[in-house]
Amino acid sequence: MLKIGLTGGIGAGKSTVSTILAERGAVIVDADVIAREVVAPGQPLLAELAGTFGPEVLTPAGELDRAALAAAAFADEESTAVLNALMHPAIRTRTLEQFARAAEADLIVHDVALLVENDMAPDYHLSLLVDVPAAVRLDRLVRTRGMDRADAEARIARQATDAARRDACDVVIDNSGSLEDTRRAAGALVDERLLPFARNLRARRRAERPAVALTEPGTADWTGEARRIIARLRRGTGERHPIEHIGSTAVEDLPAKDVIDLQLLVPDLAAADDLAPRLADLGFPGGEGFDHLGEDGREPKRFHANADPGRAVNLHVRTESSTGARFALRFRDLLRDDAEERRRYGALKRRLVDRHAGDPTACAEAKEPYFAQLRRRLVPESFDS
Ligand SMILES: CC(C)(COP(=O)(O)OP(=O)(O)OC[C@H]1O[C@@H](n2cnc3c(N)ncnc32)[C@H](O)[C@@H]1O)[C@@H](O)C(=O)NCCC(=O)NCCS
Ligand SMILES: Nc1ncnc2c1ncn2[C@@H]1O[C@H](COP(=O)(O)OP(=O)(O)OP(=O)(O)O)[C@@H](O)[C@H]1O
Repeated sequence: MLKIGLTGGIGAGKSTVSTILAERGAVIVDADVIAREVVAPGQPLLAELAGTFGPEVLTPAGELDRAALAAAAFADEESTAVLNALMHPAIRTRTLEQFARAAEADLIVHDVALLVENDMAPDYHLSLLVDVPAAVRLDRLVRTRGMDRADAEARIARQATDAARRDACDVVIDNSGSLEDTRRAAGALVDERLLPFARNLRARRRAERPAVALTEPGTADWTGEARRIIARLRRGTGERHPIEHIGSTAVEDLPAKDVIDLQLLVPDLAAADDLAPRLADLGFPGGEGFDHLGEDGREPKRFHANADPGRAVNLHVRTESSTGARFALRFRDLLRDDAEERRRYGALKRRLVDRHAGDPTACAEAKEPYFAQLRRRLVPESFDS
């Protein structure tokens, strides 16, 4: 089951996008709907809300007066925190039940306004942001939905900023233009990325990779993408393993294949093998791999690559004591610190990609002499004996 987190500030168009995803077969778990269910008449939470915020948050019939609760709860930060502390545990329990019930679905979308506020983005295979600047959202809420301006402003002030949401989410759907544009973008996202990703995940299969080509530096936010993917992998593996961004995409000002390389460290290969099914569940099916250690041998590691056709990631699972692990970090740091080495390596990459376009194996082999001399320089201890 591919788990997607969908978020956006109030009035961004989450419902609009989740409807498009549902039309293409996604199961939707809607946090706002769950938030209504847990305060239905007879639920213990209703009495707790009245006890905390006063009897005026109930109607004469004993139901929740939503406008009265909103006025009390969004008045200041402390009140919103009190509301959240009361409601979020009940919402969480019911959400887990709904996820469990949908276990057989290929694609499940969790529509949740407070995904960034509650640091939930790393819980999903992918997080989607419906992005509209706060000023436009406010205007839409007041004009098309007839919402009270002060209420809308108060909720916006209690939520994350637009910049914080962009920083936390993997994919941005811009809904500041026409609904037609948003429908097209969301439809293409499902057809070209989410559904193939879900199929790959189920089959524990890697996504196909495009032919070798170099991306010039500054055209992609590799640092931000790596940070989000590392957070997801760390959380998904119990925060137990160091994970670092390595390779050319971890170095500013260097052309690179548009593949993010990550290194996850384990105490030994048995631990790597124990971790493999979990990594596959997270969208990183695995296999065998070796690091070339020069003339005198090769060092085993485990190699995982991801199932998402929209973002290529290699995950090198290496043992903490391995030469390969040390080399990866020292090589990255050398390139970060030494502009001359960076220039030399960039020029070599450009030459080899031109010469071996379409043949990644030949390209990697042609780089070997360069790497052989670097290994002697960067991990000399592994050659002493
Ligand atoms: C205060 C309540 C009764 C007001 O009800 P109302 O019908 O006016 O709003 P509704 O529930 O449809 O929410 C609309 C939007 O308000 C915003 N919002 C709701 N709760 C919060 C909150 N605690 N903090 C910030 N924004 C919120 C979200 O953008 C949400 O999509 C209701 O919002 C509520 O119970 N909120 C607490 C539960 C919650 O945190 N829900 C957010 C998703 S987990
Ligand atoms: N591209 C658009 N152009 C104009 N209006 C839009 C657009 N997308 C959504 N709207 C309108 O903006 C309002 C908010 O949209 P929607 O209800 O989908 O947002 P939401 O994020 O689900 O809201 P909430 O945060 O309240 O749950 C609605 O009135 C909707 O019709």
